[in-house]
Amino acid sequence: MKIGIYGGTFNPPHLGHMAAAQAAMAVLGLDKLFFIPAALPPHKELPADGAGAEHRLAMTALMADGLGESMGRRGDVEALDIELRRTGKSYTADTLEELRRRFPEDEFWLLMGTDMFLTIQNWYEPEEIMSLAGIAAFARTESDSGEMLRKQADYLSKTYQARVQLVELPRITDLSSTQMRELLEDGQGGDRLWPPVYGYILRHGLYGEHPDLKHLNDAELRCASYSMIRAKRIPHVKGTEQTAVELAERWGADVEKARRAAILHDCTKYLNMEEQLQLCRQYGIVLDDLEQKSVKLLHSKTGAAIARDVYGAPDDIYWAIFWHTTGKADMSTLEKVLYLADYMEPTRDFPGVEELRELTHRDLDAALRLGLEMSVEDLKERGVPVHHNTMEALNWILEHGPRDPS
Ligand SMILES: Nc1ncnc2c1ncn2[C@@H]1O[C@H](COP(=O)(O)OP(=O)(O)OP(=O)(O)O)[C@@H](O)[C@H]1O
Ligand SMILES: O=C(O)c1ccc[n+]([C@@H]2O[C@H](COP(=O)([O-])O)[C@@H](O)[C@H]2O)c1
Repeated sequence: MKIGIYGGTFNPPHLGHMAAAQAAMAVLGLDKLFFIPAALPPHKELPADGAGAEHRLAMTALMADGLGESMGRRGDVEALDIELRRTGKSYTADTLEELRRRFPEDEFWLLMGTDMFLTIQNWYEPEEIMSLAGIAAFARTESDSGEMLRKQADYLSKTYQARVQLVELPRITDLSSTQMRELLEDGQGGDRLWPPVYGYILRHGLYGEHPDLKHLNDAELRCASYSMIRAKRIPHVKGTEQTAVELAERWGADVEKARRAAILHDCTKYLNMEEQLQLCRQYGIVLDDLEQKSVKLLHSKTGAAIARDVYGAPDDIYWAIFWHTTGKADMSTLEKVLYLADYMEPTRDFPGVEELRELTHRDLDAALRLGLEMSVEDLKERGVPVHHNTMEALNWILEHGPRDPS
């Protein structure tokens, strides 16, 4: 296996890191790529206005997840915490030795930009580094000449018998973490970060960003929400937003509320059972027997609580999110809109979804009835217990809604 190792302070990780990593992964034909945030960079002071190591690791993990997903390489790109678990300076030689023990048979490539490439001979134990890994270098700015890089490649090959590969980037992203911190301090630069990384910065008030989370604009709210979930779920959340807006326009619900409910509806989806139960205790959410055993039924309730408590969602958004998984008897239009948007947004693909989509434009209650019937049937087929709120939603619509969904 060919493994790329991309170390950095990642304070914060930005689109320059992401673009270079993507190109290197393709050019070198890497099977895996590890981003490794340094705990204590050996060669530079950590800035006083920077983020702590755990935050840098969390942001790097969001970037890694996003890069793997956007390249169609889910699981092949990871952030490793090995330097955070060591004390003292984060020497690359030590990291490579540890990785060699973990991956005795594999081929390592150390990825770096011009600044690091031109100084690697001054690092701790350069012979060891270059015996353990090939060096893949890329330009950081347009002024980094190919001639300069080639000269250094020759020098390293002659002096250390290094294997060096110069990676031509399709487009140079002239950006540094230092510039990013300055931009963020001025309330700018969010567009030069992978959106979940920017959302993480907003949520944690890093780099002088202290937004009022209860009054984020739609773009900021998206970033904050995406920073709480895995990248693979983002297309679903985007699809739900788009569909919820269309349905709200069609059926006269508040469009902006439908949008914000959709953006936040799955924000706690990736919390585990213990974390879900902790939030339920914190927010006084009472669970029935089925809910206490079924983690899938909890994210709608905890998501609603976070939407209200952290992001200032009003009651109608709270309830739309609260009921989006099970439904309930006598739902409001906004609740129906989110329930159906989540069920049949464009990335959903199951038998009957086209019929359901078509029906949502003709008759919202008929679509709700069909959606509930399909959902109950699917749960029964898979042997999953159906929550009583779903049965009550279906019975209510059978009693009060259209007789025939066709
Ligand atoms: N825009 C970029 N394009 C290509 N490579 C980059 C870019 N920015 C950083 N790198 C490379 O990424 C690695 C890690 O860099 P680091 O996390 O320190 O970010 P940085 O932007 O260089 O930060 P700083 O502003 O503190 O120097 C280094 O090898 C660096 O050369
Ligand atoms: O090991 C060394 O002596 C050494 C000296 C300078 C830089 N490095 C590594 O190079 C990577 C890029 O550094 P930085 O601080 O520019 O992000 C990071 O993983 C550092 O630990 C390593």
